[in-house]
Amino acid sequence: MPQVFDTTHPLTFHRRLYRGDSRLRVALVGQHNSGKSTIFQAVASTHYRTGKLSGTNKSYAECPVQIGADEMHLVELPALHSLRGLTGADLEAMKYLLWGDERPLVSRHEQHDPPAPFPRPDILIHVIDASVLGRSLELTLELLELGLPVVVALNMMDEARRKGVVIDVEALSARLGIPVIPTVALKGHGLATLFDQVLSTARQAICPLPQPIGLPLQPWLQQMRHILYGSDACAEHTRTAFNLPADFLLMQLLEQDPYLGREVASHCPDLLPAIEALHKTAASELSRPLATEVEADRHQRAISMFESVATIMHRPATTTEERLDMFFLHPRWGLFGSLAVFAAILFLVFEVSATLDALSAARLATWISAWQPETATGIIGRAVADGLIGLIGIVIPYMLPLVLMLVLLEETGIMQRIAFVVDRFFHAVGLHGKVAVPFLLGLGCNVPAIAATRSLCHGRDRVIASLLITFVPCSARSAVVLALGAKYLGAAGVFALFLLNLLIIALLGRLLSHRYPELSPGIIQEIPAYAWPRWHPLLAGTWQRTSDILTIVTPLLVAGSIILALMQFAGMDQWINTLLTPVTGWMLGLPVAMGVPILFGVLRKELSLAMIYQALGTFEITPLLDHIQITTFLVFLLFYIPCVSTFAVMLKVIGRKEALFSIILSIGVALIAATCVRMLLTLSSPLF
Ligand SMILES: Nc1nc2c(ncn2[C@@H]2O[C@H](COP(=O)(O)OP(=O)(O)OP(=O)(O)O)[C@@H](O)[C@H]2O)c(=O)[nH]1
Ligand SMILES: [Mg+2]
Repeated sequence: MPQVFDTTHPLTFHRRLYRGDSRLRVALVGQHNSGKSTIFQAVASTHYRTGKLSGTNKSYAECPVQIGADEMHLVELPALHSLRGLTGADLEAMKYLLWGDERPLVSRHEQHDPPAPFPRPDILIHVIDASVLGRSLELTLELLELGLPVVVALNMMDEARRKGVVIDVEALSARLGIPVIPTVALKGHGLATLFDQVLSTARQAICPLPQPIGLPLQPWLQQMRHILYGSDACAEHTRTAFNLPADFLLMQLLEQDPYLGREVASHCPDLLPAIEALHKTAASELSRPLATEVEADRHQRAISMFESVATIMHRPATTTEERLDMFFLHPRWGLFGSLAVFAAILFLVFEVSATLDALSAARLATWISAWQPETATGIIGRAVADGLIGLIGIVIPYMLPLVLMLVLLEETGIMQRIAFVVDRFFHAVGLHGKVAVPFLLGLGCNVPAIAATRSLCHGRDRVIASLLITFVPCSARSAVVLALGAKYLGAAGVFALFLLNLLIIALLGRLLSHRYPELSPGIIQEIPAYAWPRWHPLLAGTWQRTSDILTIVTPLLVAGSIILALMQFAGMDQWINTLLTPVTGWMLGLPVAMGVPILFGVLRKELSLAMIYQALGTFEITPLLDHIQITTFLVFLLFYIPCVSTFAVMLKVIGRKEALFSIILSIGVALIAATCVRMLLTLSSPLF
């Protein structure tokens, strides 16, 4: 019996979702060189916005970030060392933390706009350099006065470990009364946990209490509280004028913060004499001015907290994980790890896949070539067989080994590390580092490469990645370029063709970023621990992804094969060639007979080569085509329409509209590139 859903009751989520206008606003704060930018860059999208804090030359960066079903608006503020005695840009950063884009009464007289054009954060991430923890905790104590939830990112744990500083993270969290998450931002460690913690802290809506000031100073704090909030009228006025958490304002006035002191003088002049009298009495009773005493007290509290949670030990032995990370995640040497994996993929594509192809699809193709049917049924049978052999040619040599490689890299945790390391380079072409490995897989076959983007990114990023992957020369295209290019154009010619391909991909990346200008949310890249691959998940993952794609590719490949065979059977070659003359003859300057091979390339690009020989009736094409024509043809072949199988997988991964756009884009790029190359070569040929 079919299941009946009750549509009268909407589904309810048991937890609050942060999305759209109610996305969580998070600010990264911390001292200079603590790792704020590294964390921001690691989770930011390919395009993030920057701006200057109003009236200053210090920049902030902002970006939406996607975390599962939730979204956050992440802001990275310029470095802040303390919240006391600030001026200029530092003061503006503090005003943003206090009021966001609003102006309380005391700040309305200011000339320029509010510091940043978006509201106050809902929660703060205090980024701390764990290797100098004692120094950083003072700022944490100040941030706790802001009346906002705070999560500490205890960053640079690797540095701390290197220096032999061992931190009891749980004890620190208990002492501060807020969550503390250890991270190594440079390697992406702990970032996923950090942002999960930010979400759950925000959901719990628990704001930490400020840590109590030292006992000897408490009477002075009480007196200041009495002055500002002693009577109801006075308290109301202070609250509306300053719109600040009481503890923050009291501590600022105890430390004689010049900005808030000035505002008190102009907005609450009647309070001024009492405040000044308090400082005068304190100065006579304490050994140092009250402001100095309060500052020393905070310093003392931070140091004693540090001493209670940290111990200095001898540097522990390097673990295997650390050694591997030196290879895969080191800021400088990490690239070698990625390059080694890229080399392994190239080997797989050009050695293993080529051998498997020769043993499977190529043998079947030779075997079936003896079958030359004359009847329509026979032709259809042969076309179905051709389509299926084409399918075997994709699955056995390319899909299975490449997808297996991809799943293997994911299972071992290497893929995530490569994505992290190459992320910045890929941002240059408007892509996430996550698609680096699929891009390389594209050298084998575009089908598994595009399919792989499905699990790695979504929305705009997936569309751009898929569109660009169709321009990565798959092994079928490379085979034609290598066969014809190497024979007639030489190594330099082949190299130039591949270089042109690379340039066009980079250029298209930039152009496509403009076509999809929406700010895609950043993604938090989880860096899992290294793991040995296990057979069952490895094989099951490979099969699941391969079979999933086969269901879409098979019908299109077979149908395409039948249609093209019937067209040939009906003697439409002549028509097709005539129809394509504007492209083949006029634009590309090729013999009209090449129309059919070009069209058949849609099925499988490597078929083009055999068909050219067939169409021109010779294996020696130089008498019929000159070097300019060969180059023009190869450029066109490199870029024009992705094959039917690629189109099929695009339909599934990015939808009909974008898949059709991909066809228009590739034909456009192929025509423009081939025509330009032809014109350039024709113009320069008299020079040679
Ligand atoms: N060893 C190590 N280095 C890190 C880590 N995180 C960041 N770094 C490095 O520390 C340096 C400073 O990092 P940034 O992210 O620029 O620090 P910041 O807080 O943005 O600094 P300012 O912009 O000056 O405030 C950079 O060289 C980073 O590569 C980490 O977890 N471990
Ligand atoms: Mg920075």
